[in-house]
Amino acid sequence: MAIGFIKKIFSFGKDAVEEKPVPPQEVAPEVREEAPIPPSVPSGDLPFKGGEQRATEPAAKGDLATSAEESVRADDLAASPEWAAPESETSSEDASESTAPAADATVGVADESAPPPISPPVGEMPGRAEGGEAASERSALLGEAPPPPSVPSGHLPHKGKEQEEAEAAALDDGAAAWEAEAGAHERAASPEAITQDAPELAAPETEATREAPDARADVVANETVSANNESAPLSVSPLVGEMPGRAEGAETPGGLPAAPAPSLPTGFATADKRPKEEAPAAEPKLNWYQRLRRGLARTSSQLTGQIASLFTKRKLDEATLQDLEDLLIQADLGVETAMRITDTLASERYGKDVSGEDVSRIMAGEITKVLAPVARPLELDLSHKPHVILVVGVNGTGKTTTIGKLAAKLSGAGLKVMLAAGDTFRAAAIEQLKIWAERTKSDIVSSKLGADAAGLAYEAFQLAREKKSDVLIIDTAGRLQNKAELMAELEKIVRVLGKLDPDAPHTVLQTLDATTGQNALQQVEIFRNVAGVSGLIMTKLDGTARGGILVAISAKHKLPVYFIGVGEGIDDLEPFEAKDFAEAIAGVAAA
Ligand SMILES: Nc1nc2c(ncn2[C@@H]2O[C@H](COP(=O)(O)OP(=O)(O)OP(=O)(O)O)[C@@H](O)[C@H]2O)c(=O)[nH]1
Repeated sequence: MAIGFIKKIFSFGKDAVEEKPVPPQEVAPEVREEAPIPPSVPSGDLPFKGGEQRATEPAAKGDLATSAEESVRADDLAASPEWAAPESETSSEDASESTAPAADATVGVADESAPPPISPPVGEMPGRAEGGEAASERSALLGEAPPPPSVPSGHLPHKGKEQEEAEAAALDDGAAAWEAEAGAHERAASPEAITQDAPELAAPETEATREAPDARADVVANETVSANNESAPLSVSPLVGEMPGRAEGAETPGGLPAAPAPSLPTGFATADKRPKEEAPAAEPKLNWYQRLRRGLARTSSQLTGQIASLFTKRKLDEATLQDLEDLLIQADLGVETAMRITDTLASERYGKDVSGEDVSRIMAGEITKVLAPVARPLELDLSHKPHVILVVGVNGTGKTTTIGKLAAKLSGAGLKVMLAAGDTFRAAAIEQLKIWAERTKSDIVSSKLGADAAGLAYEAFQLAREKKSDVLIIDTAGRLQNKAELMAELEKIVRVLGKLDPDAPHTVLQTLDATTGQNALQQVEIFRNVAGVSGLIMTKLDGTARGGILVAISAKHKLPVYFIGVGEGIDDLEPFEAKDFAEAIAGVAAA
């Protein structure tokens, strides 16, 4: 039997060589196409997984997208304005007259309605030539290279023994290729990757599109915004056991029959001494306060460490007070607060022994005094229908994410919320806001990339009135590096809103990234002058935050600080509490 089996192996290999002139590396892609694909990408809290990301997914997946469904999806994407070539002046004008429901929403709608593509079992694939056409059509649309001509179409339906042999041999290659794909897929999850991987998808801004006068906004009711983008599986491959000629466990990855496990005689026992890989323990989810403390730990541990070494066996004198003041200024707390702390310390302990804990306690107290007056709730005047909130800030400081979190709180409390995608510079920002609108059951007003943001804000205000929304939150683009343009745009937005209601916008919120330090002080100066900022939200306090700057900003500008961002999730926005924040910075244990 053993000889017969060896013969069989030899003759298999021989047949394969004789009957199959295609070299193994040309067969490998076929196997990769059939390799199991995970049913969905973990969504986590990643806010963007819009149509554009999925436009890059097929590109990253390369030859995986051969089914008719994917071809349809490619058509849909190509038809969507975000993916279209930059607008010409004429097309921009046409768009400005359009009052039809948002054309850009078709991305989501098409995605939503498309049934999850299911790959037919291998061997039943109807005419791979069709799939090949679909793939090449899609390739043409997305500018991809066509599949290598060496992969014969129609090869799969007649899957003979030699192909199974080749598949088995290429299984390892397939697995490696899958890992590479998974990497590409992960990269495609970030909007940055979208533009890096497929720059043609990020329609560049043109003069014509920027200047589009009074671009008519498209209202998209929340139910039409792309849904379930994250959950739609890309395709489902048949289970191993269902693959023709592939009984589970029948073969080793090398293509040889699996050897039966030997049974040991009595008196023996099997011992596997190989180290077992232990799954890493899942990190426990911290609550917001723990995340705040962890975020501020760098500031506080650095500060408390330096203070402790400053006050070792030293009576409080002028020189020590000066050194302490320098340390506090270096921690971004600002000259004013640093002096408050040193003055209080001097009045309590001058000429006496001072411990690091004494200093931390006094520091926490003085910081609380600075922050308490600015820790205020965001007041909504609901006699305005809607109360208009304009959100401003440098790009990347968390405007869009914060809008989503605010919308979640408000709509969760039963208020009717409308969002306006006024960051018309970035396709990803529009998509991101649409997803937040869907998640928070808010209405959304969006326009095309490059449309006039002030026109959109005006339009949104009118529509929010018509729809009797309680709150309208308007997102804006932030570009500090281009101040003149930024000022002009923000001023124009404020001006046009004022035409509909002299008190509007009723709140101008600025987001500040807690990891930026001193630069945030400057940002408040600029946006306050340009847009009349009336309150602040500090984001990313769960990161390696430099929270001291909020103390300096509060001391200088005395603007209300409504909330703090402590994560990327929908619930990671907390009302600002002066004492919590002060104790976290000073490294004082919570009472
Ligand atoms: N860790 C953490 N990340 C946050 C927080 N708020 C926002 N982010 C992340 O910061 C990044 C930028 O946030 P966005 O909301 O896109 O910022 P933006 O100001 O709208 O950016 P532009 O649209 O470029 O102007 C995203 O990856 C967010 O998930 C926060 O409180 N904590």
